[in-house]
Amino acid sequence: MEKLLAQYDYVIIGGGSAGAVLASRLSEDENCTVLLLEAGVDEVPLSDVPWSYLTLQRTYLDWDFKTESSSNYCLAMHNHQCRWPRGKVLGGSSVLNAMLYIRGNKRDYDSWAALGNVGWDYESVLPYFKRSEDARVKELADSPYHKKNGYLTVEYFKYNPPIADYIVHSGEELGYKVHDVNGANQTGFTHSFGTLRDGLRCSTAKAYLRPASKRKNLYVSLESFVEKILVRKDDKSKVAQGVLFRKGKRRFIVGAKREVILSAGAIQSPQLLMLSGIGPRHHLEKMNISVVHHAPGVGQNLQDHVGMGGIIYIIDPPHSISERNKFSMKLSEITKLRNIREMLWNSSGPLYTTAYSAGMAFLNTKYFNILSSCQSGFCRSHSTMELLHISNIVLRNFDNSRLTSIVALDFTKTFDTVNHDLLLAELKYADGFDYPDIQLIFSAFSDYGILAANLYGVESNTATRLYENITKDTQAFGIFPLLLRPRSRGFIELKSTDPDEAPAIVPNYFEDSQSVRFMERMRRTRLMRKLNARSNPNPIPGCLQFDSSSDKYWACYARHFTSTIYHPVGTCKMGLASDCYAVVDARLRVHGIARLRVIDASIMPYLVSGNINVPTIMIAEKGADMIKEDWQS
Ligand SMILES: Cc1cc2nc3c(=O)[nH]c(=O)nc-3n(C[C@H](O)[C@H](O)[C@H](O)COP(=O)(O)OP(=O)(O)OC[C@H]3O[C@@H](n4cnc5c(N)ncnc54)[C@H](O)[C@@H]3O)c2cc1C
Repeated sequence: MEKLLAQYDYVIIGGGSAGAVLASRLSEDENCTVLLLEAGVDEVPLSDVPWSYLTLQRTYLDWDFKTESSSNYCLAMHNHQCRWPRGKVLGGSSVLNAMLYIRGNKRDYDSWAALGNVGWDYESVLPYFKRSEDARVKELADSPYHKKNGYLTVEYFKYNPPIADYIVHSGEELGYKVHDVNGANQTGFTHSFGTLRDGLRCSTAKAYLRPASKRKNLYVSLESFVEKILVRKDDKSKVAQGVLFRKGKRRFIVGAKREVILSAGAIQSPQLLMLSGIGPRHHLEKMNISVVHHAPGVGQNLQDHVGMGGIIYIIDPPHSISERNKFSMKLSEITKLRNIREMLWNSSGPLYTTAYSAGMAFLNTKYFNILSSCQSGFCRSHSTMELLHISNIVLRNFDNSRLTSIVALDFTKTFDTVNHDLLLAELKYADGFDYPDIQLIFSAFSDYGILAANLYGVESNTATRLYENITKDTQAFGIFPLLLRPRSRGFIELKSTDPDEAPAIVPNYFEDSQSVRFMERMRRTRLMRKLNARSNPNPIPGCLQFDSSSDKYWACYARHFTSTIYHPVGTCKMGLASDCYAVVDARLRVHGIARLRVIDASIMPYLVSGNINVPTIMIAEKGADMIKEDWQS
């Protein structure tokens, strides 16, 4: 951007997954001006390469946040803190992410609507998923759930070693469908597809901003860090006027004729609101920030997909495979010169894959026991109240037997408080089995301790002992189980009034062992037996007192090697004004402040059952439409 104007129609804060979509869609109207302020720099060519996923974190493209130290989770990590990377770059976290294309479950959106958020049920949001998409996967060509010619290209990962097929087909052997998990039903296995174009990353900067870059009414200012949203307050109203931002060593004020749109993500959107005096009164007063607007929900309701990291299964590749050393990948081999040449000369090879693209599964474990004991049709005839009663039985069982399980903790924590609607929605659909509670993400290589230490921040002693005798030549695959709808709630709070200082991130994680037991079932399939799949024999230090096949061991493991694929949401929750924790209304306008919207992952009232980049893009597509409608009328 060459010259800064005094004001623009729209000022968008943050050019990430949501902000890039908004800037592109709003500037389609050439009669209005749009300023996009992004704290980071432009994308770099390396971030296009899928395998670079493992190298982008902890660079200048990453905000590199950490959770607050805890005595309940992240216990194997340095200082008991888990790392939370976030993109500090045009395209935001869509430049750092693992590119997996998942929309979540239909019921997720229906449960948003059930809170009073008109227009957010599945039928209403599906057109926005489709609008964004350019599906280049052959099997999706005739699907009513997909579309071609949108901005965001969707493809299979161009490279996957043979183990990926074994993983997906062993799921089939267990009776699961291998199908489009973004289509009619979610439960089942799938080969992974991603936000990819010609095999390379398709971030929202690439998808939405590059095609709009010639527009004269779109202004993008990089390395522009917003420090405050300016709100005019008098006896009658509070109206957002513009923002204060820093570029280099200079500070600028810029006005918004129509609206300020906050899209700084689930950590920094609430941080910036609080720095601007919009947040819980007691917290702002404690921080000596003058209260512009008391909004108790800002920073609250933090949810994330928590999981267990570092789980690997060692295998013996079949003798029939000619290139046995390529059956599953060896981490140390992937960046070898021959693979770089393969990419540059032939546009193929292992650099076209990521750590997490060897297949995926969505499974319902939570209701499995009660429902599998139901005789045919019996459960289906239950009324909602009866199902609620069943859930109480589940609750009591979990309470008594496995208090360390996240399912139990989650249920007990919120059952009596806020989450009845979601629970009812879940129970209503539980007997259909298509409301999975666990996602398994598979990787086609062995971590022999390198990733644990370097990526997740596991203490090097622990990493060494956990992967003892597992070398870079060990053939293995990894499984990453995630809890899809955790009921634990955390929060974001300011630690300082200095905008450069990261806020406190307290996710309140717990964990579940169901999915690991599922993995044991999978290990016994014919296909996996062929590979002699066996779990890592080394127990994790810190849990040696437990038998490594017991629930107690896995609960302990989860508290130690707590892991996430970085899906924080909910910190500027969407809801009715009567819900004092709702920050924005169903048109994403901040309650109590005119001309200010929040549009990013933070508005999700409940976490969706799957990866959240594409749901965030959907939110921005819908948000852009609502803004256009509101200013037309
Ligand atoms: C490592 C990683 C892997 C992931 N893998 C997947 C995956 O495979 N599939 C999937 O669906 N999801 C994945 N996700 C999640 C998904 O990418 C994010 O949830 C999504 O990108 C969030 O979008 P957002 O617009 O809310 O925030 P972001 O995309 O993070 O955008 C926020 C933007 O605001 C900017 N910003 C922040 N503060 C300011 C300020 N004060 N002034 C100016 N600019 C500011 C930031 O620099 C950033 O560009 C992953 C996330 C990470 C971090």
